[in-house]
Order: sequence, then structure tokens, then C-alpha cells
Amino acid sequence: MHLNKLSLFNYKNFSEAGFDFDIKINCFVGKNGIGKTNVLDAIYHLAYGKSYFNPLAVQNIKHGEEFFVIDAELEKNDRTEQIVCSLKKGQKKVLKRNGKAYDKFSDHIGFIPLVIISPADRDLIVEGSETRRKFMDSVISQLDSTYLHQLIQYQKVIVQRNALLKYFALNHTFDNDTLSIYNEQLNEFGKSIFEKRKEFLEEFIPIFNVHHQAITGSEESVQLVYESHLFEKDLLTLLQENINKDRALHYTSSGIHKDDLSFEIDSHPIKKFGSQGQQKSFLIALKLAQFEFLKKQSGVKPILLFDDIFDKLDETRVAKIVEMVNSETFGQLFISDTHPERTEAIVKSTHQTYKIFNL
Ligand SMILES: Nc1ncnc2c1ncn2[C@@H]1O[C@H](COP(=O)(O)OP(=O)(O)OP(=O)(O)O)[C@@H](O)[C@H]1O
Repeated sequence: MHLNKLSLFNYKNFSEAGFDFDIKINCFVGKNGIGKTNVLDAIYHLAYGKSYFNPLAVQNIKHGEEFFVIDAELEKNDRTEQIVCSLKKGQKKVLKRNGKAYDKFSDHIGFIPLVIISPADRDLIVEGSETRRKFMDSVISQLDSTYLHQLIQYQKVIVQRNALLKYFALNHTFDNDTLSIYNEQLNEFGKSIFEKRKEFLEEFIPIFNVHHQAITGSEESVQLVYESHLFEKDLLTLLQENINKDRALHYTSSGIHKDDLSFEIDSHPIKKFGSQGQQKSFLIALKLAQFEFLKKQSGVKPILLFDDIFDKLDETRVAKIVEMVNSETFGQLFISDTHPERTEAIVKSTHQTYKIFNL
């Protein structure tokens, strides 16, 4: 699977731009703020229907313009596919495959397996549990559309249950029947999501460990630990036990929407006890494990976006990446870098075909 062409209209700082890609390596080089990351983000948009960097969709439209269009030609399973993602101010985003708009974006998720490695991944360490849940969910959803559907349903019921809790508090009433229905629904979806997260991590963690070992070459002991209320009790019991607390908070305090994936070094949080270098290695191992996992499960080499990665890696780690490129581990690569000479030297050493785009 690879991208042949990409056209951008009014996407972030680009009025109009077009790219014909190499089947293997594509590098975007240029000075800070020129738009290298924006091109990678446009490619990310094609896979996930949203930006990796800016969650407010409308802010991805070029300042002063009314719409953006990202138009790409993709080669997958010997077929040429056209994917177009567009947004007009005041309207819903549209995602089309071969001219036909998706009713639900979730139907598209997984069609273009893609992994991004970016300095912004640091959010996974420094931000709250939501970012790590989203990471888990996005990996599982790329391969399991039922999981994504269950997650969407679960979130809807949480919103309804929270609204009901608020209504009880404001009106001093209590509708046990409706609450029971919501509890049953959350229990059903929650149980399945919990099981799938557990199953996923059983397979993912060993892959992560192998990559971490390979990158650092050390005996450093790091752990990914899944934390969930559901390890203690089933969700129905938890919801029933915590009803007084939930009524006071107007909020559902237990469930898989509170799960976390703890990042640890020597059994302590890496956020507090990992050096910057250790944190970077951890994140790269995590993303390479995501790549490996998606590849194994989907049978397709995912597109890999390396945002500014060479800036963050020492020579040994760059050599490791080059080795992976040469061993045909990766499929199509998109790289952004501020140093054209450094980029060219690195990609030349891979003995693969490449294109460099000077922005
Ligand atoms: N909606 C928008 N309209 C116009 N310009 C935008 C919009 N969103 C972002 N930009 C501009 O895009 C530029 C940033 O682009 P990008 O992050 O791709 O840079 P980069 O080349 O990767 O830079 P660096 O080397 O610093 O990482 C900034 O100048 C920013 O103002």
C-alpha cells in the first residue's frame, strides 16, 4: 500500500500544493514553520479523518479561507483508490472514497493503516489518562470496527447517564428504571471493551518490549501497565455501589472511560522518573510497536510518518531506523526534517528509492 499523489487546497498554510510520491521514501525539508508537519498531518487526515495536531477541525482551514480539501491517490491491493477529505466552514467534514461519501467516518478507519512518530507524542506521557486511552483505542479500532462501534455506543450512554444524574440533582427526583437501563448497557459495552483492551495488550506489550530493547540496547526495565476498575469488579456492581457518589458528582465515576495505560520505568511513572532520552526511547518503541502490531494484524505495511524524528535521535538510533528500512520492515515512509543535507545523507544510506521535497 502506498500513496501516489496528494493535493492540498487551503489546508493550514498551503493555498494550493501537489506532490507525486516515491513508492518508498519521501522527505519534506525546509525551515521552521514552512509547513513540513502540515503535509504529514494532511496524510494523517486521510487515514483517521482528523488532524493529529489540532483537534479543532475548522482551524485546519487556511486563515481567511472558507474550506479545505485534501485529495489523494492511493494504491492498495493492486487497486487505485481516491480518498478526499474536505471541510467547509459551518458544515460537517466530508470523507469520500472513490467519489462516494462515507455515512460514518468510523467505516473508513483501518482502510489506511498509518502510524505517526512525532515530538507531539510527548503528550502521551505528560497529559492525563485520556490521551493514553485514545492511543489504545485508535490502535484497536484500526483493526476492529466492532470495538469502535461499541466505544461510540458506550460514550453515548455515559453522556445520557451523566445528564440523568444531573437531572436527579436539579429536580430532586430519582428514576431507578432508566438508570438501570443505562447501567445494563454500560455493563454490556464496558465488559466487551475491557476484554478487548486486555487481549490487545497481551499481544502488544511483548512487541513493545522487543522494540524498546532493540532501540536502547540496554537492560533498562520499562513497563506498560493496564489499569482498570474492571479488574476488581464487574461494571454493573461498580455502578450500583457508586451511585451515591455519582449522584453527588453528577458524573459516572467508574467504568472503562477511566482506564489508564501506565508508562513506567523500574515500576515508577516514567513522567516523573524517566530522563528525557528515556522518555523519547519509550515513545519511539511504543510507536514502532504500533506499526508492528498493525502490520501483523492487517497484513499490510502501514504508512509511517516520521515528524522531525532525526532531530530527536542520536546516531545509534538513526542507524537502527536505517537498518529497519533496509530490512524491508517498513513500507512507504514520509519524513520531515529541517536539515536537507542530514536527511539526504540518511536516506542515501538506506539504498532505497527516495524523493526530497524542498518546501
Ligand atoms: N489554519 C492555518 N492557516 C494558515 N497557516 C496555518 C494554519 N495552521 C497552521 N498554520 C501555519 O503553519 C505553520 C506551521 O507549519 P508546520 O508545523 O508544518 O511547520 P514545520 O515546517 O513542520 O516547522 P518545524 O520545523 O518548526 O517543525 C505555521 O507558520 C502556522 O502559522
